Amino acid sequence: MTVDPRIAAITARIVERSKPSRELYLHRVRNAAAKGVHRSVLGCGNLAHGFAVCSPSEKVALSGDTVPNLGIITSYNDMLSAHQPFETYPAMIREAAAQAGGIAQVAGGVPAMCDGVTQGQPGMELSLFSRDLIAMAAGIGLSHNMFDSTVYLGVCDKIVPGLMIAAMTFGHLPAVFIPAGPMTTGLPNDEKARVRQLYAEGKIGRDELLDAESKSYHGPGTCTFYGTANSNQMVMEIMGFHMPGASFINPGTPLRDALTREATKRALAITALGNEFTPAGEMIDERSIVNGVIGLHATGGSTNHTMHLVAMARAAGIMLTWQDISELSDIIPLLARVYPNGLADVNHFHAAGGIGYLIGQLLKTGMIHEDVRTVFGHGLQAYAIDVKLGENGTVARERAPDVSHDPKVLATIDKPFQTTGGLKMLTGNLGKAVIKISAVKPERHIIEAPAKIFHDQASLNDAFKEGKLEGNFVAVVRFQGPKANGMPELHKLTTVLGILQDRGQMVALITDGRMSGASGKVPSAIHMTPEAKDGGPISKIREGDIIRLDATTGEINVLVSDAELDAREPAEADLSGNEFGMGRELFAPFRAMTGAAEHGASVFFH
Ligand SMILES: O=C(O)[C@H](O)[C@@H](O)[C@H](O)[C@H](O)COP(=O)(O)O
Ligand code: SF4
Repeated sequence: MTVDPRIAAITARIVERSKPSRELYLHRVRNAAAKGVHRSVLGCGNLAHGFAVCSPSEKVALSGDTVPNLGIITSYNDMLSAHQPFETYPAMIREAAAQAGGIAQVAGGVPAMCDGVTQGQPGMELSLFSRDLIAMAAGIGLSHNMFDSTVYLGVCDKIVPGLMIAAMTFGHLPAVFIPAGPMTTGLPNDEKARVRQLYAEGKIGRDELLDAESKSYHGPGTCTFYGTANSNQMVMEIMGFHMPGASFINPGTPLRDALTREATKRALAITALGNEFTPAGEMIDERSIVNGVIGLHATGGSTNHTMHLVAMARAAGIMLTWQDISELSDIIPLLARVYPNGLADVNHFHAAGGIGYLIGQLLKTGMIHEDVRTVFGHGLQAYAIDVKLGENGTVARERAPDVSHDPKVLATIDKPFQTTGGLKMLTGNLGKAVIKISAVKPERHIIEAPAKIFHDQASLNDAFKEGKLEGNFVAVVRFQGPKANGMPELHKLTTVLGILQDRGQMVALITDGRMSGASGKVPSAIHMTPEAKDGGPISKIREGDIIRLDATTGEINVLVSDAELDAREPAEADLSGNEFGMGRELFAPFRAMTGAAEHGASVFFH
């Protein structure tokens, strides 16, 4: 089935726009790849340092140019439940590499922040910038130039995007991403949210809240809501960087380990030393990136990917815009209902057929590019599968079912949950923003109400406690952009705004900050660009101005005349409190150098 002509047209537009940067990028990648086995350019001293701790046989192998060496970039730490399982992966990978006649070395580690631990805390102001720092840290590991291929161990929010930027920067090497899988299902996410609202209303105490939270987040693996971390897994699989079916297999299971071993062997099979050389920077192209966006819309994925995918694409010389993302949203149907866009979690999503079923449905009607390269070979059809444990600890795959095992979680392409995807761009006299409508009830897609201004999320929560948030209103939480304070997620607002919405108030949020991928039911125009710190129109909104947010037409406006708006002085905020404490002083260069949200809020791209 050829791809839908509307998708083909958007892809062609991206190809055209990217020509200069993509050609330059590919020239660099091909130049670097042409150098062959990279450690052969190292001097004896360099090499001796590089394999000092290896076994005698490994040293002999690495002294030559015929045995492939696999560089492991790991983001293991005990802070992220999703990354804790990686502690044991290097040993497993080394063993699998040896079985495949190769060698594996940990090239380096990268930092990983848990956005759940830092949510609502000062540390969250480092979170977005940690993505670019992760790319830099991975680059330090790979700059040893000892490697013929790479595997990346990462799952969560900023880690996979940062690792992907590194993989594209080292695009002359093959790159296989190895996930660790989701936590098993605990307290349902909607029950967790209900308990939070009871606590916020003073109806239960901290002990009961902590008990509920601990039953929700209870063990190793990724949190089970469909936030940025699980959106990352879907995006990397649909772009062909995972082994087919690898995303949502629970940690500590025989199948999980079989997939890790298989990924290791595959990474060693696609080096320049073999006959399936698959350098990452050439493996993906504009079709792969468009497929990542399509997956985001079809599943109601995280709003953070309106920045991460833009930055990831740029690292490969591909220029993706919010307009592209928004127009694809108008074409791609919503096929999944996973929290916050439904009650199911990713374990239920996987059990219903998962990514393999989703890809099969999209391929059936040309709603995704099939003709792409992946770490597994050519063509996305190979990913329309169901994965199981095979004989002797191998991986077995069979064609994905043509019917969902749970129609309440995964719909068919001809009867989707919504005919359009989850992420829209909003434009108007306030600038550009994005909104995720897949979790917002249709009767709340248009909100026109007076503005209530806040310069941080704590003051909104205080206003709630003081009973000042009555009636219909649009909360404007500004000075939360990348230059102001690192563009934190304002997910703590979800509980309070959710309570007011449940009481029947028409409420919405506008911010130059971010929301969590787990945020959802309150209409929120986020990533507003230009940000308040840059004097953007959001800084000119005054208390009581009428704001109109219309997600059906894609418009966001403050209802004052252009002359009035132009004449207004931008508000200012005291950001001195955001410059120190919890490491924020170390990120002043990032705040000074970052690009705008619509370009990925990155220090690398403007
Ligand atoms: O973008 C995301 O998906 C979030 O950053 C997510 O990774 C974060 O951990 C949530 O904030 C946790 O959800 P709670 O804060 O509701 O536990
Ligand atoms: S999904 Fe979020 S809260 Fe859960 S481990 Fe990852 S970063 Fe932490």
